[in-house]
Amino acid sequence: MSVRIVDVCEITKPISSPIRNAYIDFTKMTTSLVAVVTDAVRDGKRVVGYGFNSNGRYGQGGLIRERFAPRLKEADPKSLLDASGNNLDPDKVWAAMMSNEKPGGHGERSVAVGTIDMAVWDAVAKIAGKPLFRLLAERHGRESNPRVFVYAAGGYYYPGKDLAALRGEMRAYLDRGYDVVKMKIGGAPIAEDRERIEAVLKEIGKNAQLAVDANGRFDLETAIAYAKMLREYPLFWYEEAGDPLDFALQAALAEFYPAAMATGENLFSHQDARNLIRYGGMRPDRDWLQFDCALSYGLCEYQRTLEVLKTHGWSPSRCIPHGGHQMSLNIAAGLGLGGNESYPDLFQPYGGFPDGVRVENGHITMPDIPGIGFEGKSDLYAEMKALAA
Ligand SMILES: O=C([O-])CC(=O)C(=O)O
Ligand SMILES: [Mg+2]
Repeated sequence: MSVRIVDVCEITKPISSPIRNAYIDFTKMTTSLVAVVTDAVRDGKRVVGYGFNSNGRYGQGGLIRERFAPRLKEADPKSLLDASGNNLDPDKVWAAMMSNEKPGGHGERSVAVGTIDMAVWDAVAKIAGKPLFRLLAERHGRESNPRVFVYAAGGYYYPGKDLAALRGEMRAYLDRGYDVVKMKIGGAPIAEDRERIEAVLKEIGKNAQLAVDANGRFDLETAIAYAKMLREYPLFWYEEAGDPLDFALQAALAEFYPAAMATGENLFSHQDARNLIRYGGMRPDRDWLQFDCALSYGLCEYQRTLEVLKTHGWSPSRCIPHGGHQMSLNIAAGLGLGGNESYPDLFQPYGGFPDGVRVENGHITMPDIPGIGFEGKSDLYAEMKALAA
């Protein structure tokens, strides 16, 4: 029984809100929702894989419709199969999408390919009848660990939001079981950001930790000024101080900031990740890498990124991806990442966990749902089913 991709559907959906980080607001933010429809049947139903891109980059309908979906539909179906002939081979599907694409320039298409790749892996795990994290662990000859660290990302700038509202937001995350929270910096003068940080630290007390995220806003001087202010506090990490591609800035910052730093959410290929590791001065004993497969060519590429990290002496446990989606939860549980981001109040219904999954002591436990687990999240699955079922 061979498997064919019979359709690739895309719809661009709003994930807008009035929030703002140091670089952009989200008033016009969108995401591409994709369905990869196969002719495989499991439990009496046609297998459809689903995917979507993370917040921060916009929907990719144009690229998907013009280049990537047609390549999959035009490919010889047999050329996309694994050795058994009974399932798709995600790497062959990836190669078909990337035919006639020159190297480099990764920002232009990595989101479109990553979104379809998510749907392909969802279909592959469903055809195999397993949760993706278990399939991944098996393929890599390792034990999966369904218990995954998650932190609560928020703390955005928002019209009219005062310190009491910021504290209330963070308190609500702790009440929901998180013990690491994240807030934005760099969108206000440094003295005001210091007050915001002190207010949050007072609110969360000693049993929780705070990470801060500058979203690539700072030049070197400002990044250093912030480093000197931030190092007075016991922060979980100092994220994306400067431009994501300014590796010299990142490397220089280590002299001023001995504690943990994080970056990588805006690097979209294993080549870019390798440059960060080679030239960015990141420290494998304390820093964190945030590459997000949904923005960076998907899990096929993310596995190459993990290989790059390995050859440079980095453990997958130093990776905590950006994006807050279930795909990265599966990669974390299957391949031993350090955890995953989550946005308890934002970007719904795309982010978050299957219904009934609770955060306890900063961790969730993955349920056993075939595929990525989207069918377990009713509000999200309703949108997916409406696209293709
Ligand atoms: O505000 C954003 O663009 C999202 C972000 O950086 C994060 O979640 O780390
Ligand atoms: Mg960030």
